Amino acid sequence: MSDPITDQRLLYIHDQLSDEDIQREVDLYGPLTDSVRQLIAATLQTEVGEPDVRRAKALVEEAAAILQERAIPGPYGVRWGASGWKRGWGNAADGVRNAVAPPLTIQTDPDGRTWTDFHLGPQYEGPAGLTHGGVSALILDQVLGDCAVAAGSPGMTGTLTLRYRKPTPLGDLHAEARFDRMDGVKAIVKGHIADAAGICVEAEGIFILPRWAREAAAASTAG
Ligand SMILES: CCCCC/C=C\C/C=C\C/C=C\C/C=C\CCCC(=O)SCCNC(=O)CCNC(=O)[C@H](O)C(C)(C)COP(=O)(O)OP(=O)(O)OC[C@H]1O[C@@H](n2cnc3c(N)ncnc32)[C@H](O)[C@@H]1OP(=O)(O)O
Repeated sequence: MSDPITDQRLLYIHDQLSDEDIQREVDLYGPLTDSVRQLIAATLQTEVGEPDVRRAKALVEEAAAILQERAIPGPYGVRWGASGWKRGWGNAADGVRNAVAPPLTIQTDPDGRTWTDFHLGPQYEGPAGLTHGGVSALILDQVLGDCAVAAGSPGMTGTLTLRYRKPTPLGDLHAEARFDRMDGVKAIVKGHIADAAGICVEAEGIFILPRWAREAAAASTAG
């Protein structure tokens, strides 16, 4: 019987790929992902006639069949190359190979502030013309989580608390996070999403390295 912790650990993969090979993959798959992203928006916005919709559907199915000819059977996982270049390319918020991701390009300043300027298209709509609240949660989970990583305290999200202060428009937005404090094994991070007029959503996250990873880290330092 499969064990969820073992299954999860097996998806953290050190494959020793060189930086050159990883860059080649970025250059190959990045544009494919962008094209699929365009397709998602076009599927939502198109007003062409029925024959064109049917023709587009057949072409999309043909493209899917080409890609499925050789494919991994499940999630992409998180992989590291020889230099330590990390690829969370299946990630729903910032995965290079995930067309569902807006995508986010998350940066960290030397003072630890983690931030991203990003654009949400029509496929992220919740209330009419506005960003879906769950999408805001996705983005804040990722930005706050990356901030915990940058602060040296990576972890799974234990609790994410949001306050939706004013409606979040679609379009150009900004998100940022700051490490607040440690409370035992819990890293507490705070952040927000803002539009040009100010803060729309405030967030506080508690990030906890799972017990199995804490034990593995303790065993490796005990050497
Ligand atoms: C090569 C190895 C790599 C290992 C990597 C492992 C993890 C990932 C690391 C980094 C992630 C990288 C980037 C992050 C970027 C993006 C963020 C997206 C992240 C997500 O999208 S992630 C999906 C949603 N997330 C989950 O799917 C979590 C499911 N859940 C669990 O995996 C466990 O539940 C866990 C780990 C949360 C706790 O498990 P545990 O066994 O370690 O906990 P334990 O009992 O030891 O408690 C220790 C202290 O935490 C307190 N505590 C426990 N649970 C709490 C909770 N929920 N909230 C607040 N406090 C909690 C206790 O009260 C105690 O507190 P105190 O010490 O004060 O008594």
